[in-house]
Amino acid sequence: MSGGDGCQLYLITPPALDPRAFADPLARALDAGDVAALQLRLKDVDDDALKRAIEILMPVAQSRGVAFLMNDRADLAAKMGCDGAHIGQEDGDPVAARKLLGPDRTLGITCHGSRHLAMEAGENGADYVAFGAFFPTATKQAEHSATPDILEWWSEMFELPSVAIGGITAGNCAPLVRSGADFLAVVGAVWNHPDGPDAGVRAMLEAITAAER
Ligand SMILES: Cc1ncc(COP(=O)(O)OP(=O)(O)O)c(N)n1
Ligand SMILES: Cc1nc(C(=O)O)sc1CCOP(=O)(O)O
Ligand SMILES: [Mg+2]
Repeated sequence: MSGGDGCQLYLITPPALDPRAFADPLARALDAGDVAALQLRLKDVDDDALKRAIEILMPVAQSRGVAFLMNDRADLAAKMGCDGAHIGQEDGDPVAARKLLGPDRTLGITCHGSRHLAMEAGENGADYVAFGAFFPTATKQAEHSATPDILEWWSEMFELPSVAIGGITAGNCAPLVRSGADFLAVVGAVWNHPDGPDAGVRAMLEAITAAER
């Protein structure tokens, strides 16, 4: 996963899903437009269920050229052949995660709204740094917040891509795009879109394109 010229869409799965039932809506969402990455984010699920979800959903993403990242678990990402892992500040040592993933898989690290955490993440081998939450989110209890100036500062200072996350929608994403976010990570904007996930992907991509004009 590398930052390109423009801002790209990074999709995260809904908090709860049945992998077999979810494969079809996922395929339709990914076929609706250019999605750079999909993160499997399931909480309070045992390893067997996570492995089953990976086995079913990873081919849906990878067959479409969409990078498949595992939330929280660099060990499982490496074992199962995922394209990478996203870890937070409470998810273990990033250096150990990088060791598990090897040099070629993507490692993303949550940095909240902290310049210090972002620079530390870069030094510890992150392939991208994630800032958030930028807006109120119903997807999780977000305990940290970020403002667009951190995206601007980061993109001026460093080459490493940045991800913006937290309550992002087609209606509010323009300042993040204009501040230099390389990726916008979303859950609700796509999976809770009133016209379906495919409409959610299209709306996000149209909003990103409009903000870049
Ligand atoms: C792209 C991206 N950014 C941030 C997060 C949040 O990670 P974390 O702080 O570990 O919180 P949980 O997702 O584990 O609840 C993320 N998952 N993805
Ligand atoms: C998983 C996650 N991490 C966040 C952070 O701030 O680190 S906000 C968030 C939820 C993102 O979902 P939605 O797009 O529905 O707001
Ligand atoms: Mg985590």
